[in-house]
Formats: sequence, structure tokens, C-alpha cells
Amino acid sequence: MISPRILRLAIPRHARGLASQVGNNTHIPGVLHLKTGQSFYGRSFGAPKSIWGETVFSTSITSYTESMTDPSYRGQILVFTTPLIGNYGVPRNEAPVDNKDVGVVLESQNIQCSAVVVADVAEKFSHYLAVESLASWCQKNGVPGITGVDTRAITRLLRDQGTTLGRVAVGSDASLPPPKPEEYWDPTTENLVDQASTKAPYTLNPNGDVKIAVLDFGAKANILRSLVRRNASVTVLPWNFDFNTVRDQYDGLFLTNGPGDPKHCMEAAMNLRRTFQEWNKPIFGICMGHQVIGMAAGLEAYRMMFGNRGHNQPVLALASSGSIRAGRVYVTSQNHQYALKLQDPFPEGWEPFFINCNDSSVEGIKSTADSGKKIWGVQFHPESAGGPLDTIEMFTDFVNECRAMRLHRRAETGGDVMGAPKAAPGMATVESPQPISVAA
Ligand SMILES: NC(=O)CC[C@H](N)C(=O)O
Repeated sequence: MISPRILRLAIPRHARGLASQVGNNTHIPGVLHLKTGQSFYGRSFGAPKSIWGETVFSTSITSYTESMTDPSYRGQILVFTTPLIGNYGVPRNEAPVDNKDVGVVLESQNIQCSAVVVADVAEKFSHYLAVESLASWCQKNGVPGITGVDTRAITRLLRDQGTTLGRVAVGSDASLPPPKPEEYWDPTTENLVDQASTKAPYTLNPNGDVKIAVLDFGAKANILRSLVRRNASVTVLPWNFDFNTVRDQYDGLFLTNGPGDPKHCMEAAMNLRRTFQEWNKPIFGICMGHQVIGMAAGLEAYRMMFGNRGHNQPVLALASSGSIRAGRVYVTSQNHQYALKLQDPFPEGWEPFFINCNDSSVEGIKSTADSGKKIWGVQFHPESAGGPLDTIEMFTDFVNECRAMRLHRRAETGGDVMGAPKAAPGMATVESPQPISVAA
């Protein structure tokens, strides 16, 4: 028989000693109440705290750390359909400080969802980058978790009745009677984008060879990383900043993902409508950014029944553009509750770009070839993190279009258009408040 000592030596050094951290409150009771009257009793892990939220499910098998730090999950109680969550722990959420990073390894600095619900939280974890357990990370972030509940039953309910308001009650709160329906807090009544967006403009990779402005609705770090990796200088603006006041300094505009109901972003859509009319450079939007582009184009956004959350959503391309080929199916990462209505006819100058193969919802729109514009929006996340990289080259397409625009302008003006963006009146640009660096 192999001795425990030999067995221990067989474990690589980086994995030793990592496998025993769990929260110290795994036997505190925890319950998930749904506004529709059902309750699921289990055990608490993470922060021993009760919260309200919107209960949603994700079918992702991996990357719980990326999902939980995605600002689009703000206000939501995230139920994982994958039974075992936490098995590879949590990495140190700091990126090396040099000139090309967004300062974090995950999607933002902190956990963004309100709570997590899992069938079976891993009490042991192992990964060469892991520094702590899911339970201890949740505890530090003040985020409660529930384990030991039937997440299949919760998911079937949410599929049938739609995304439902919920309450996570922990400790002595778990033995209280369920809340009355009118007591539930609905996060979508709040402008969550305003909470998630940067408050002041800042620039990443200022010496990049193409200048892109980003309207920040609650950006995932990998979106910024994906632009910086393609050597763009990225100036991140608050979601309601009127880009029209600074647009001449930029070669392209990007609109990010973000939490909550897109109708709270009408102000941004109205500013963007003017940009469409008066500016001909490339514009690209993802998820919330795509919904804002659609609203600016005259399409309507609606609330889906249970949304799409996971890394296995197939979308069919209806048109070719850049690296995308019409007729091809791409597997995508998604996290959304709202979508653009497929209307017939589409507004003039616009066409559907992608459609979801499961539920036929609109997955992308684009300006038509004869519109003279270069505007794309996609409901899914080409930057993945985590998820398939099938559509990652859409970032290359966008940055190259911006670059081509810049070179064209240079040829036209016969001069240098490479200078750093200048601040508009009243716009205090902060140069890289976060450390920046990017792995290749
Ligand atoms: N990931 C996102 O940008 C989500 C957009 C919007 N909050 C929705 O749920 O549809």
C-alpha cells in the first residue's frame, strides 16, 4: 500500500496545501425563497448575510469566477446548473502592472452578483493559480451562498415561470416565514448601469496606434483587454457621457455590456442616434451595448422569459462581415435577460446579423452595406471569458476597421492624426487610474 507521505509527495508542490480551505460557516442554515411561493432549504457558505435579488440560472460548466465578477450579474442571485462549483478555487485577482492590462485577472475587482446557489459547493479545491476557496472568497466579498439544494428543481421552475424575484435568508433569518410577495426588491427598477459604470473617463494603453472610445455600461475587463491586446488606446467614458462632444478625437466607438433593464440607458441611445447621423466611423456594441445600438436605430428591447446565460449558446450568422461567414453557426457565451425585437421590416439601413438557434431571438444587428456606415451589435460575448472563442476575431475586425479609418484620414489630411485624445471642455481625463498590462 502507498503511504500517505508518498502520496503527498506525488502531488505537485503548487497544489499542496491548497485543498483544505472552506468557509467556517458551512453548517449555518440558508434558504432561497422565490416570490412565486417556493422555498429551497440548504446550508449557507460565504457571507452569513441575507439579501434580495432576481433569481437567474446559468448553464456554464466552468468559469464561475468570471461569471461572478461580471458586472452584468449585479442584483442577481445566480443559480449554477452545474452541480459541483468551486472545485478549482479562486485565483489572485491581480494582473501584472505594466502598460497593457486592466488590472485584474477576472472580469472586475469584486464579486458582482448578489448571491450564488449551488447543488454542491466543493469543500476541496485544486488549481495551480488558486489562492482561496469559493467560500472564503464569498465571505471576504460579503456575498452569501447556499449549497445542498436541488438546483435542477430551481432551474425547471425558472424555465417554466421565468426569472423570479428571490430572497436568500441565512442563519436565524432562515427560520423566519417566507416574505410576502410585496416585500420582494426588484433590482431592475434601479439604474444599475449608473452604479456599475466608471464615474470619470480614463485611458488604457495611451500609446496604442488607434484611438477607441468606450461607453462603459459596466464593462467586463476582458472586453477592454481584447481591445488593448490589439494595440488600441482605449478611453473609457461614463455610460451617459455625450460622445458627440469628443468624437473627432477617436477612430471608433465601442459600447460595453451592463446590468439591468436597457430602458434605463435611453439617454445614451439618444446621444448615439446623433452619432449615427453625424459620424461615419466604426461602432461596435456587445450585449447591453448592442441593445443600446438597437434602441438608437429604432428597434425595441423586450424582457425575455428566462434569458440566456451560459457558454454554449449557438447562433447562426445571417450575413457575412469581416471574419464572420453567413450560414455558419458559432457557439457563444451569453448573459442577458433582454433582447431586441425582430421586427419586419427592419429600420432602414439596418439588417439582422445573427439569430439564436435555440429560441430565434435576435443575436446581432448591423448597418447594411449600402448605408455607408460600419456599425455592429451582438447580443453574445465574443470576448468569451469564460467560454468559446468562436467569434473573438470580431475584435480584430473592429480594431482593423478603426485603423483603416485612421490611415484613410491621415492620407486625406496629409498630417499626423496619432496624437493623444484631447479632453473636451468639462471632461477630466484620468490617465490609466488602474494598472494596465495584457498577456499576449
Ligand atoms: N451582459 C449584458 O450586457 C446584459 C444586458 C442586459 N442587462 C440584459 O440582461 O439583457
